[in-house]
Amino acid sequence: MAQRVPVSDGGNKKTSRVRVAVRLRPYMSKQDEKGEGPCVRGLDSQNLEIINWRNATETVKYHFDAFHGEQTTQQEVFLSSVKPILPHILNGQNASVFAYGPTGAGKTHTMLGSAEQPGVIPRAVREVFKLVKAKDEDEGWDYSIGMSYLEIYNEKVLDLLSPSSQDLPIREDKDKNILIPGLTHTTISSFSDFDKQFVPASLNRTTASTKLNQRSSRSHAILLIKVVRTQCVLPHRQQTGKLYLVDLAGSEDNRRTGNQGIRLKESGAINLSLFTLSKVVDSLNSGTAVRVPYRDSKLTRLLQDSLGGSAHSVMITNIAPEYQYYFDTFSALNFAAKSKLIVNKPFTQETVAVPAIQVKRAREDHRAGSSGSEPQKKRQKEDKKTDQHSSSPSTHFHSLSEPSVMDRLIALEKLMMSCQDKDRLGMLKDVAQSRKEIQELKEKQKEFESKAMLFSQLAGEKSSTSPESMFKNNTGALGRKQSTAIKPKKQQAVVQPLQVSQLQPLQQLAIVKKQSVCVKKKEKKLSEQVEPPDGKENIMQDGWESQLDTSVLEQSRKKILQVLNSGSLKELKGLQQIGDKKAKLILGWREIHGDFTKVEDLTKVEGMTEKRFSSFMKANILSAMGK
Ligand SMILES: Nc1ncnc2c1ncn2[C@@H]1O[C@H](COP(=O)(O)OP(=O)(O)OP(=O)(O)O)[C@@H](O)[C@H]1O
Repeated sequence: MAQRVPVSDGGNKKTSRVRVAVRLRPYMSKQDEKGEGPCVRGLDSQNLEIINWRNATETVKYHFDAFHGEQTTQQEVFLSSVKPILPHILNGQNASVFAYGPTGAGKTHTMLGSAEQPGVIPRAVREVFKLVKAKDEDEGWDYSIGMSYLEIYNEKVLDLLSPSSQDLPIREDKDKNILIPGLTHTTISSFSDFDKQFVPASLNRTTASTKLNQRSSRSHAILLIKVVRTQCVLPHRQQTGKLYLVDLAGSEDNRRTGNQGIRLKESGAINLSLFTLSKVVDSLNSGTAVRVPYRDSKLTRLLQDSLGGSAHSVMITNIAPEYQYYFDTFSALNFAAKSKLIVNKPFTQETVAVPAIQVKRAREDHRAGSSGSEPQKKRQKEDKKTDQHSSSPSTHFHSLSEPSVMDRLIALEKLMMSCQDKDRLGMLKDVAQSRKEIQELKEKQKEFESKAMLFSQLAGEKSSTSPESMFKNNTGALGRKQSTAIKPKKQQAVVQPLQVSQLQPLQQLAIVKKQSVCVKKKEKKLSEQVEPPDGKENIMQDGWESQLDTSVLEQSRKKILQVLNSGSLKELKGLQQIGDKKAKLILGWREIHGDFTKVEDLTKVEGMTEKRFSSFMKANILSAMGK
């Protein structure tokens, strides 16, 4: 078996970085029915900026290894991002080039192109032939070039050169080379030979129409070009260099694509593998991960020996400029730039001294269109606020009466965005600390609220201390809206409404226990009455659900369902009895199957037995009650 040659880098691990380029496709008016104009634009050959959704008076500036603007030609993309890595293939090293990005942002255009504007794939193959031809025979090596072409569809590896074949296995040999037994590998002697094989095979690729792209790629298409060089003289050493050229399926938001049924399932598999790819790239580029999670998807497993390690890897992130792509673009950029320099430049007065690169941008640029997309509406709202109060970017947090904590948090986040990797860890710790402080304050507030509610129930109208005033005094600390729970309709379990539309930790549901428990305590002193209830054990016994008001149960179940369906990894881990592994399994399930329709669907997740499920429900509902 031919050997792969490790890259000699003098002990410097930099070779494992994935080079990141971003390509912005031209603005298309047909993709912008509202005529809102672009929301992202290039600044120079390495930088671009996008309107910041969190505060529309700001833009976020991203820095990449390369930025290809709307006018960049196919040849320029090839010359700057791909051509430089190709000579390594002839020296027995591996490489990969992959196009990442939302559906309809130009991945296929970049990788495949058209007859008039050929993309990376035809150009790279031509170049490999050219390089081999240019090799001096006196060097004493013979070269042979071969190709394989496959797609990963719904986590199945399918041979595009032999479309009737079934799902193929991925194996690793003792030298850590990734192999696919059974995959067709054809020797090619010229570019036209390649073309003859490649063009019909491309038609076998799975594509379908979605709302966002008439001909959307539903699979990851992977072209493998293998160059084997053999020494002409004894001992006839052989070296193999592999080049993977990958046109990834689009990352997509099913709410926008309108995907259902089979499309939804495909999309789950696509998003899951792209999520794993993002983790792999992030691990490689941040250099902090102990374990790069290659094995978590077929795509990354297959690319393992050509992505990171000693391989030369380039990711071209394709983005689209129209507002309808805003969130896809924002998340694609964040994926691509996680370990890059990000600079945040506000238009209004700054509250913290941030070492920011100046980005002058006329405000009028951002005001095009009137109704429009979410970021724009937000922008208008924020602009209004800014006009009135000349506010800082933290305006939307001003309702909190602990501004020092919030300001610190915001300042840290800003600093994080403008600092280098090595500082990020420390910053993250500080942010976590600030978040903890906020959480503690929230818990204190919750405690006060529960006490106030009990107080209100027990002291009734005669009480000289109005519960409302207690709420006002104490809720001010975290800017919570005044709770309606102070006047429960029934003297039964009551769930306080949530203060914001976003996900709330379940722990913030304050529940007043049933009247039967309260009544027993009526004769006790007021101070005792607001202590944790003695009847705790009653509720903890089996049949605990029957002791709670059905509307409370229903609301708690709804909150749990909400976290299951839209919670981040961290939010899922915030649930009782959900650790890292379970949270990931839930995320994975969600990616593949879509939303949980009811909480009981959780039993479909691996390892979640009926027994575990009921214990999970009990723990979460009771913990939300503070039991
Ligand atoms: N740089 C570009 N210049 C001109 N046209 C482009 C460019 N990038 C993309 N397009 C056009 O935009 C449309 C969508 O591009 P493309 O099909 O390549 O997107 P995609 O990211 O591969 O989508 P999917 O993931 O759904 O397959 C196509 O009509 C394509 O020709």
